[in-house]
Amino acid sequence: MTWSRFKEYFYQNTELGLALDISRIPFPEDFLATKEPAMQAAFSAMAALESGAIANPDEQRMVGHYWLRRPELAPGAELRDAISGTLQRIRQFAAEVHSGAISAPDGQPFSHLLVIGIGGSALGPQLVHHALGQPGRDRMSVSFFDNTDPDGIDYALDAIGGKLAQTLVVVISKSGGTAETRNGMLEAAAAFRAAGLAPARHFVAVTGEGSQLDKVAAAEGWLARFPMWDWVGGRTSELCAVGLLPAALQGIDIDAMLAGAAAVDEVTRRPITRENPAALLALMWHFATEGRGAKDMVILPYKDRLLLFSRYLQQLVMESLGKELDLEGRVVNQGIAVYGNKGSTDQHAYVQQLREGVNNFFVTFIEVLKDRSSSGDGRGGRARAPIQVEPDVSSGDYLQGFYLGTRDALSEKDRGSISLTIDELSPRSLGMLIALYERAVGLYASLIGINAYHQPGVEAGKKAASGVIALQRKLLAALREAGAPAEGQTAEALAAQVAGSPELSFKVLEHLAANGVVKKQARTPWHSSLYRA
Ligand SMILES: O=P(O)(O)OC[C@H]1O[C@H](O)[C@H](O)[C@@H](O)[C@@H]1O
Repeated sequence: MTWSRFKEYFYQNTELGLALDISRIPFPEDFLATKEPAMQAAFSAMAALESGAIANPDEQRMVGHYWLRRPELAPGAELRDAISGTLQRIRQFAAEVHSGAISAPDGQPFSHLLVIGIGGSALGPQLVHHALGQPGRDRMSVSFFDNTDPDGIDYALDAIGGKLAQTLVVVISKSGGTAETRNGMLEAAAAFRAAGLAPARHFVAVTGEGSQLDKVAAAEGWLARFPMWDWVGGRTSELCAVGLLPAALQGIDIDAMLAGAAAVDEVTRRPITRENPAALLALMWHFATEGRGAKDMVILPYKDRLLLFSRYLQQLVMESLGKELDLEGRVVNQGIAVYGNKGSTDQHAYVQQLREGVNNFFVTFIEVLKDRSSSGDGRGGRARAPIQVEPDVSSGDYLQGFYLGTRDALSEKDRGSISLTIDELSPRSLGMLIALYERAVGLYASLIGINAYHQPGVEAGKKAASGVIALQRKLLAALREAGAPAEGQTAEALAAQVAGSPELSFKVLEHLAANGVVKKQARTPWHSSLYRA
């Protein structure tokens, strides 16, 4: 890549502390001009969305995550008050927990936070916790249940150990009906009861008004309930109560996060493509993937604390863009696959394939200029003096060296990359990154003509799962029937009895047997094995 191309396409905004280099995506000189009409249409669609149009036509919903950081832009006083009022309640609640005004039933301050949620109700809080936390210095330590895996739940509970009595639990679910989160809540409540503690005096809900979770929380008299609005999608919910409440409790400066997002919104709202980093990102995705997901997006932050960013973006990008139909109802099977971890760690793992293997990706490097946190960055960190690992060279210099080296090594083999640079990792810059990608995804969705704000495909797996649970109940009933043969029955015979799928019945019975719920007499061949109650 040439210096002149770099100079032509490098975007730097010193006020924001953000830079974007698109020069290593090999688009032709006329690409931006060719795409300008489509980009202008995308800006208009985004402006309509921001002013309250029904931007999610399938669900007849407004899409309002941009209002969360500038409530005055929300359509109507009611929404504006709801946003500002909730933000105020979050600050107040966190302050009262920190001061001890809201305390554990034993009078001790709450010192630990357990967050229960999944998908958009967990990934943002997990990202922020890891990116901005200061172990040992945070106002509260934090752990998560983000699945219905009993072993995972036990792992987290064991880590909490004796701190359970001082643990505050935040249960997050927009719909309030997500099975994994409901199960996590029940498992946590059981653990509290087993320790002689009343769950309601530890639990807080973040959920849609009137949801199942909301009703439980109200009926049981939980400590507090915070709203999650239908115009905020799960994957864009980090900057409402979903993300802000856990962050504030942890002691993170949520106002700086909001200010960072608002600052990027302001810059990326402007319909001048060359000066708009979200538009440039969206256009690069379009070129690199031919507007149809032909290549994968590999996210490589050279910063340990941004490890979870690729997982966060995986949901944001793939759930938003992975769609069967376009806005006209044509089958398009759109999407961009996202994966990544962190550099330079990945150089010792899969970068081998990136340089020499199948060329089916483009990389986004994320560079953080400042090596170590310091007291001025809003994280309250303690800066350690850099040491020299070689004369005039620090560990951080090596980190940058590896980033620049890998980037060159990829360019030499015609593997394209984008570089995103932030000055430092702070609440403000993390808010900026979140806002930048939210808008890039929205603009890209317009370029390819899809609805980025629904997720119809997710329901299929949920429905099928409840079918499996129903089948399990029928199988157990059949096994427990008075006339059931004492020696047991094969999976196939049981399936026929309950009119279920033999394959699913076999899988369910194997799981029940492994957990001691049913007894299994193994036989050869495997499908003649017998199961009994
Ligand atoms: O917040 P919840 O309603 O519990 O939803 C949690 C997650 O599950 C769903 O399946 C959606 O696909 C996600 O977008 C959502 O973030």
